[in-house]
Amino acid sequence: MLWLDLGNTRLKYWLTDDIGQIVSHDAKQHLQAPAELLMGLTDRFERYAPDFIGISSVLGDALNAQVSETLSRLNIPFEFVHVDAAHALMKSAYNDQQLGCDRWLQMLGAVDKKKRQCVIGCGTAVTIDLIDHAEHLGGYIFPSIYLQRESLFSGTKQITISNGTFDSVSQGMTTQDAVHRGILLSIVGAINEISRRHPNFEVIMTGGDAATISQHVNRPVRLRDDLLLNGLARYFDYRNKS
Ligand SMILES: Nc1ncnc2c1ncn2[C@@H]1O[C@H](COP(=O)(O)OP(=O)(O)O)[C@@H](O)[C@H]1O
Ligand SMILES: CC(C)(COP(=O)(O)O)[C@@H](O)C(=O)NCCC(=O)O
Ligand SMILES: [K+]
Repeated sequence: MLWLDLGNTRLKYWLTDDIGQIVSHDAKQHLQAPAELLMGLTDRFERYAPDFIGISSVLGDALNAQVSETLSRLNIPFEFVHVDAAHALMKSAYNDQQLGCDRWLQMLGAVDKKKRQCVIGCGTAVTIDLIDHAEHLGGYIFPSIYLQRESLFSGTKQITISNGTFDSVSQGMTTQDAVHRGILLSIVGAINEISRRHPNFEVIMTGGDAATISQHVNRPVRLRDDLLLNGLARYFDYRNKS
């Protein structure tokens, strides 16, 4: 199988064998041209001859149509995931016309009906979702640390910071530190507050910035980089059974 995750910044793919083991995996920035990036990967994909392609995309109809066109050349059946708020594994009261497919799949990949869970996706946007015994209670969306820095850069005259590392949440004494620490604290502080309000929820983090952010969270965090893949596998597995 070939699994694709088209996020706002990166395209992730996983090739798996018949017992579900990952045989090849990568994550690449697509610079809003995912179809062109896929074109360059087709040789690699064909070598593994997957019999199906399952896709999560939050890139919208126009880019999805371009992706479809590229994939149709492979002559391998493919399908985009559609959010199902009444799924057997997890119910959700969130507006299902709006809920991002990657957010939903990350939750589907994590959900455990015996647990209370807080699933945090740290991608281009940071999403924080609460799940109570397989019932999605809703969540929050924040701009990532990078998007926050870009918005300060473009919305102010005197903040000209466009690089530097996010490594502390203590107060800063320079613009550079104040910007990075303030931004990191806005996300870490929100996570700490949400987990304070929901003390018996297991905190699970995934996505490109999960390691950077989790270090400063004052609760045990489970880092999982397989959530979306697991959600895709569960989604198509269930759909084939019904
Ligand atoms: N300027 C930037 N804007 C957004 N993300 C950036 C930027 N620079 C680097 N990144 C990295 O891009 C990665 C995006 O993570 P990922 O989980 O793949 O997100 P998405 O699913 O939204 O594409 C993060 O690791 C982040 O650190
Ligand atoms: C919240 C997101 C932007 C996160 O995307 P990502 O950071 O993974 O690229 C995406 O899931 C999305 O576009 N969601 C639609 C809005 C919603 O979930 O309500
Ligand atoms: K993502």
